[in-house]
Amino acid sequence: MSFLHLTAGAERALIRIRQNASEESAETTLFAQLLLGLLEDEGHAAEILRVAAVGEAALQTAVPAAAQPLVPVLEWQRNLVRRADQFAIELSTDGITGTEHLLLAAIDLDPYTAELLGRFQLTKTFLIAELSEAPEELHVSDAEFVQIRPAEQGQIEAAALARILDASANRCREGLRVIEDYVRFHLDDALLQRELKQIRHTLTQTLRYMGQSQWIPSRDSLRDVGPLGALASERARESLMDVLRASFKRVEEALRSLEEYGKLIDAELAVRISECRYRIYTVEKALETVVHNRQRLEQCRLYLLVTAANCRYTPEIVIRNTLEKGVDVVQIREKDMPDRELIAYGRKVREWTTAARALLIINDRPDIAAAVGADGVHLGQDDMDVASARRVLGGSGIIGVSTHSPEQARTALFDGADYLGVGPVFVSQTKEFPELAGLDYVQQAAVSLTIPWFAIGGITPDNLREVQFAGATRVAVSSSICQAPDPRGVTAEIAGRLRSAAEAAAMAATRNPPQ
Ligand SMILES: Cc1ncc(COP(=O)(O)OP(=O)(O)O)c(N)n1
Ligand SMILES: Cc1nc(C(=O)O)sc1CCOP(=O)(O)O
Ligand SMILES: [Mg+2]
Repeated sequence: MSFLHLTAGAERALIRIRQNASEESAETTLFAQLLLGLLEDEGHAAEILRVAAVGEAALQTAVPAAAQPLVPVLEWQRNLVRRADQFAIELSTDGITGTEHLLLAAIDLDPYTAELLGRFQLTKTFLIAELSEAPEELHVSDAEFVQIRPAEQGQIEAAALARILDASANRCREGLRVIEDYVRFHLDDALLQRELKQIRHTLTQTLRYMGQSQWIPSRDSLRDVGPLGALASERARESLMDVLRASFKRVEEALRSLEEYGKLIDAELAVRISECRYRIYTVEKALETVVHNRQRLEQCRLYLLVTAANCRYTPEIVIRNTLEKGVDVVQIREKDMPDRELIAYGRKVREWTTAARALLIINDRPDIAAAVGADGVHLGQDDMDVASARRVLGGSGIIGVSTHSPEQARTALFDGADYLGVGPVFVSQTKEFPELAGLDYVQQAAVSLTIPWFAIGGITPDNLREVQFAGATRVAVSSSICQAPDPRGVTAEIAGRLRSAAEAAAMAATRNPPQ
């Protein structure tokens, strides 16, 4: 996410805090450090603080004398970014999260910050008003603004048309709102949120140009049989996904209606509606895949890459033993194995992973993944692209992509990757790299990505703590397990530490639930 929607200034502010803080800090100290960092930087927040005459001296007073309980820095930062993201999505037209949104989130989350900045008239209400940007106008001239002309169409037909359009516009708006709520509160996916917001804006503008304000007088809810005539199937919903699917159908039908009846008003505007409908289909498809694969990857923390030539024991011994001790994903990474041998081996690993309820991923080859019934494929920057792999693998296959920089992560996300490899973090015994992405890249991923990602490259029990402190909650490992004299022991140690950290984070999240 940060790669998609944090400005460089906002990213710098967050990374600076992580570099200076220990694993746990008093919350108010963190907010005070944030404000000082924002003031020092050249960003929008610094400008706001300077205009309001908030100086460094005033910010130093933000730390109260009373002792404060310590909070995990990583969790604190995630909450801050989530809140800032929401402000960016709601207030700005591009949805990019800047230092100004971090400032607003700090005021919203921390009473001390709110009180301190309130003394300078920097309140939440003031900043929201200050930062709200009007949505972009569609490029439609006033001359194109459409009027329903009763004289030409006949009074009765014009009123009926207005009622149909009005009802469809309302259905569409309501359905979109339900979908947006799911994406915001359940998926927490800023990319999809922004796409939905943009569709909503395009639609609002198009309907305005179609003469929406003239439809309302024709509204006659009592005569509209829709609400009373709703079928039982319309009323019963069994899961969030059920609600989501029904809302997509509702929006798509409403858009279809707007498009068809809209042709009676203006053919070009009807084309814009049909474009919105196609964008909704794309979001629907993306959401189905994201939800399905996210569920499958959600609980996966330890990912093992197995190359037979790099294993101290046979792959069977390594895989079966480590599956027992906490490996959640096995990747078969064989570069030179003949296809038939690879397929036979893949099918055996499929059986072992299925029995252990673990995922099986094939490196580089979507065709082999499909042939052995693997859960997915892993692709590097020089391998097949995500869209082509999805064609080979089918819609629900998991696709992972190796990334070595924020730019590559951004591209992989837009391409539709289900998870990312984030590395190389350290020097690897398995593969040589021209340069390391290092812990900096792990930190950037930690404050920004909401899809699952695995830190990778030279990770061992000895350096795991550093990787976790940089924000990784999932790791992918090869040599430190495959070459170990005791692969079971190393697996148990890494898996246990990842599990403990996840449990601690879950506890912290229940104490401080996202809003
Ligand atoms: C989980 C995971 N992350 C990264 C990689 C590396 O993929 P790639 O860059 O394509 O290199 P090879 O593994 O194919 O040599 C990976 N395999 N798994
Ligand atoms: C194959 C590979 N790709 C990486 C990346 O950063 O993309 S790191 C890596 C090697 C992972 O093995 P080990 O745990 O032995 O270092
Ligand atoms: Mg590869």
